[in-house]
Formats: sequence, structure tokens, C-alpha cells
Amino acid sequence: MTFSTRPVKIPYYGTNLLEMSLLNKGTGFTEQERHDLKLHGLVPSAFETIEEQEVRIAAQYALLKEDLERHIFLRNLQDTNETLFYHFVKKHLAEMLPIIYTPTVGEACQHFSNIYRASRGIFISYPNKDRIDEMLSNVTKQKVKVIVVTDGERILGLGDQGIGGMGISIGKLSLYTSCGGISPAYTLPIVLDVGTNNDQLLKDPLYMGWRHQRVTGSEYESFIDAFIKAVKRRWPNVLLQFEDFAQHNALPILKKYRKKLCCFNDDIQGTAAVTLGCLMAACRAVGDQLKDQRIVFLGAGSAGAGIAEKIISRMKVEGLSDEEARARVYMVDRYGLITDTMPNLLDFQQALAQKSEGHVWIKDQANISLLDTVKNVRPTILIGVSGQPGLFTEEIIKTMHAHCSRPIIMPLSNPTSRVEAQPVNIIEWTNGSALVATGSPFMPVEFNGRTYPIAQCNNSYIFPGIGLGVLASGAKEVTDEMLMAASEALSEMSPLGNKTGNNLLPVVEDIQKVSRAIALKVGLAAKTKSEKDLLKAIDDNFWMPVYRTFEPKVIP
Ligand SMILES: NC(=O)C1=CN([C@@H]2O[C@H](COP(=O)(O)OP(=O)(O)OC[C@H]3O[C@@H](n4cnc5c(N)ncnc54)[C@H](O)[C@@H]3O)[C@@H](O)[C@H]2O)C=CC1
Ligand SMILES: CC(=O)C(=O)O
Ligand SMILES: [Mg+2]
Repeated sequence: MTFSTRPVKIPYYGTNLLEMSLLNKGTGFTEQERHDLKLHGLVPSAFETIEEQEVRIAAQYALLKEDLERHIFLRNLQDTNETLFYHFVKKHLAEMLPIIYTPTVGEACQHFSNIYRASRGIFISYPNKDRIDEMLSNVTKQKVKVIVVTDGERILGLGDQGIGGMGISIGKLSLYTSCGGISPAYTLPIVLDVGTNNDQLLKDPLYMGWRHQRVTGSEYESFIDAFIKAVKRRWPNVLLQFEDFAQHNALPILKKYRKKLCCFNDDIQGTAAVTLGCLMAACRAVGDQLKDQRIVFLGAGSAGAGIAEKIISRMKVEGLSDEEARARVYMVDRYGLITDTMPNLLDFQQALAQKSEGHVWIKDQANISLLDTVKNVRPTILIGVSGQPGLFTEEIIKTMHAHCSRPIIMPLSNPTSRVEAQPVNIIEWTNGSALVATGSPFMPVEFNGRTYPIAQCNNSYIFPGIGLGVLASGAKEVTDEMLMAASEALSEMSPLGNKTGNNLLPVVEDIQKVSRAIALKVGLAAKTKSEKDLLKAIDDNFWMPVYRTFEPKVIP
């Protein structure tokens, strides 16, 4: 990996410089820098390396008792000294990801206004809809390359969190940097404040968002449109990630803007890519193909439909017709199995509805439960993306296992409090036969003297690599081919798939390696550069949390 050690010329000095989290080094500034940048006296006289500073941070961190406190502490460090923050996080990645990301980030979103410390990102509220250009121009970062934007309506499985959604935009971008090497100087979290329907927030005197019911319909659509156009004007080549939009908006927004700027929806496409990568690896491990599986989903929303369509695409690559592939995928939602006679289906659900003709157990039945679906379909794969905890009951899991000796069971809902079943229970109910992957992190399960690792099938294995791949290739669009390449790259790195271990996914500590491999495949699928040039561009774009030497740009 190449890393530039050239001094950086900066036009900032004194207290202002210390207040810039991207440049601040605290006691890490050298004697020369303290002289040149007017810092003498503004920091304690000791000179410390980043490693020495980290010892202090680790000692302070060790005193904290609750995960939310740890999150606040780390966010504070991020707002004070980003290089030290990423240095610390990178060194303890497996321990810190659950603090800066799921599950703790969910709590941070729920309590966003109460734990608020310092500003980060931009808050674009509906009443300010005519000044979006001005708001974007207020951002001092010149080269924004990756934006994560949410409107806070469906934060993880926690529902409407209003401007608390900013927490997820910040968290995702922290992973772009810690897992995908995107410089924090190039990232920008955004929350679109279109009001909230969360009564608790509306009544909370500390809530800092617009106290108004959510704007909907054409008003909402024109607001989104104004936002997208303003982003294009300010940063025409940016990669925009849509995050945690509610079901009724997620797909329509993606469809409308997919070709208009370089963007993707993480919950639909990122989740589909990581799940498909896991399933391809799991099939390889047992010498099967995806086209031979029968799959049942609980939750036919953005994530469910995204994963289902990706699985269908892959089954078609493996030789099935569209009809044959769709016949193998069953979607159970709030009112039961989705069938072609069910009223009020959304377009994307209609495409995934099972035909009632030809299935005796479906014909003329309404509200077919998950249990009945499992009994009749005899699935080999069960995926939970309902956002509702506990719905994979013992009876359902045991029924599935009765017809499938090695079931693949993925309760993917986040955060931990929303998981469809506890991995330990699934392992027990299946007598250790199930292959389990969850959306939030879980400890390995000990059962009958064996250890069962629980893979974290979360889009965090995918989006940092997509971001790096897009930046390195200069792609103008995130195509289906690029997403499929991401799934393939991930599945090729699966220890279980490669028969080199029993982990379905590489361990979190290897996630930077995973992101680079995904970036390469994604970049190649973008067809803009040769492999050699791409590898160099990936290296060049990969930011490392080390202190650069600063020189004054203008002597004040
Ligand atoms: N592991 C990962 O990487 C990801 C996990 N997720 C998780 O998946 C969950 C769903 O996310 P989205 O699909 O975006 O939300 P969504 O709101 O679009 O879909 C959820 C679906 O579940 C259905 N549902 C609700 N209660 C149900 C019940 N009792 N039985 C059956 N279906 C029920 C809803 O009607 C809806 O169609 C969330 O908890 C989210 O955190 C989402 C994206 C990525
Ligand atoms: C992981 C993620 O994007 C979600 O749960 O919404
Ligand atoms: Mg999400």
C-alpha cells in the first residue's frame, strides 16, 4: 500500500486549527509545526505520537460502563481529532464496530437530540427548501466524494427517528473510512428533515428537528428533487447512498434517480449484495447451487424485495427461467404469504407474489402464516427482514429442520433488539445443524462442546468496498453488474465457502482486505480502467489514520 508522507500545506493556524477535527493532532504537533502554525501554549508542552495518545484514549474508554456512553465518547473524539479516532477504532475494530454502528448507533439515533454535542454533517429541513444550494455551499469541505443521506423514517428496525437519523448517516460514513479507507475529508452525512410522525419526539422539549408531521406526496417528492439537483450542482461526481428511507419512498426514489446521479440504496442493493454473497458461499460449502434452494422470507419490504430479486437474478444465471426462479422464493409479510390474489400490494411485491393456481395449499386461502408457509414450502433458506423480534419461533425453526438437515437461517433485522430469533436458540432447536447469520453482531454459540461462529450478514461488508471501487474507477453509475461483482468478491473470501474455516464471512478484522477485494471487482465491472490502474487507484484512494506533517500555506 502506498501512502504519501509529503508535508501538507494548510492555511489554518492557532486555535482555529485545533478546532478542526480533520487536521487537529493535539500534542501530536511537532516543535516545528507549533512554531509555524502558532500553536505554542495552546496544547500541553509534551510531544506525543499517535500511539502514545491512544494509550490515554484507551484508558479513558476502559472506564466507561454503558455502550451509549462509549458511543458518545467515540463521537466526541471523532469531532475533536478524526485521525486519532480512526487510529483507535481501526486497532479495535471488532470491539468498536458495535459501538459506532449497529446495535449502539440505533440507540444513538433514538436519543440523538438528548446526547447532541457538536455539529457534524448537514441538516436540510423542509422549511428551508429554497436555500438548499446555500446550505451545501456552507460546507467547507470542497471535495465531497461520498454522501450518506437519510430522511430518518425507518432507522434500522426502530421506525421514525426524525433528525435522529443523522446518527446512521454518520455511522455509515465512519465505516466507509474505517473499513473502506475513504478519507473522512471526502465524506458528508446528511439528514433531510421533513418532519416526524414520532409523537414521543414531537413532545420532547429537547428534540432539535422540525416539529411537524412528515411532509408527504408531491411536496415530499419536490423536496427530494430539489435536494438531488442541488447535490448535482455542488458535487456532480459524488456517490450518494440512500439510507433508511421508509418502504413507500425507498424504491421510487432509487428508480427515479438511479441514472441521474451516481447513487445506490444501501437497504435494497447493499443488503441484497451481502446476502447473496453469503448464500453463494454457503451453497459452495455444501456443493449445492442457489437454483436448487427453496427460500422463505419474513418481511417483504425494501430489504426483503432487494434480496429476493438478487437471488432470482442469480438463479437465472445458474440456468432457471424467470418463472422457475420466482416459484422458489416465498415472501411472507404482515398479512401472511404474498400471493397474486392479495389486495393492495406494492409493485415490487406484486412481482414477488406466489401464484395461487397450481398450489393447493395457497388457493383460496388468505393470510397464510409463516408456519404454514414453512410447512408447505419446506425451505432450505429462511431470511428475516421484518424488523420484528422473536417471529422465528421454536415451532417454525423445528418444522424447517424436520425437512432440511442443514438449514440456512438468517434473522437479519437490526438492531439486536429486533432480531427474529436468538442464534443460540436456533442452534439449540436445530441440534447444531443450522448455519446462522444475523444482521447485528452476536457472540459465537457454544453447543455440545462445539463453537458456532455467527456471521454478521450486514451491508457493512459491502458498501465500503462499493464506495472505494466507485472512487477508484471513477464510475458514473452503480450498475447491477457492479453489485453482482461485489457479491462474488465477498463469496470468494468466505472461509466456509473456501473450506478453510467454519466462518461464513471473513472476520471483522479482515474487513479492509474484503473492502479492497470488493473495490477491485466492482471497479473492474465498471469497465473504466485496467486492473493494474485500478489497483493503483485503490491504493491511492486508501486513507490511513496517521499524522501528516503540516506546513503553513500562508504565513500569517
Ligand atoms: N442486515 C442488514 O444488512 C440489513 C438489515 N435490515 C433490517 O431489515 C429490517 C427491515 O428493513 P426494510 O426492509 O428496509 O424495512 P421495510 O419497512 O421496507 O420492510 C419491513 C417489512 O416487514 C413487514 N412486517 C412488519 N411486521 C411484520 C410481521 N409481524 N410479519 C411479517 N412481516 C412483517 C412490513 O410490512 C414490511 O413490509 C430492519 O430491521 C432493518 O434493520 C435492513 C437492511 C440491511
Ligand atoms: C444495516 C442496515 O442498513 C439496516 O439495518 O438498515
Ligand atoms: Mg439501513
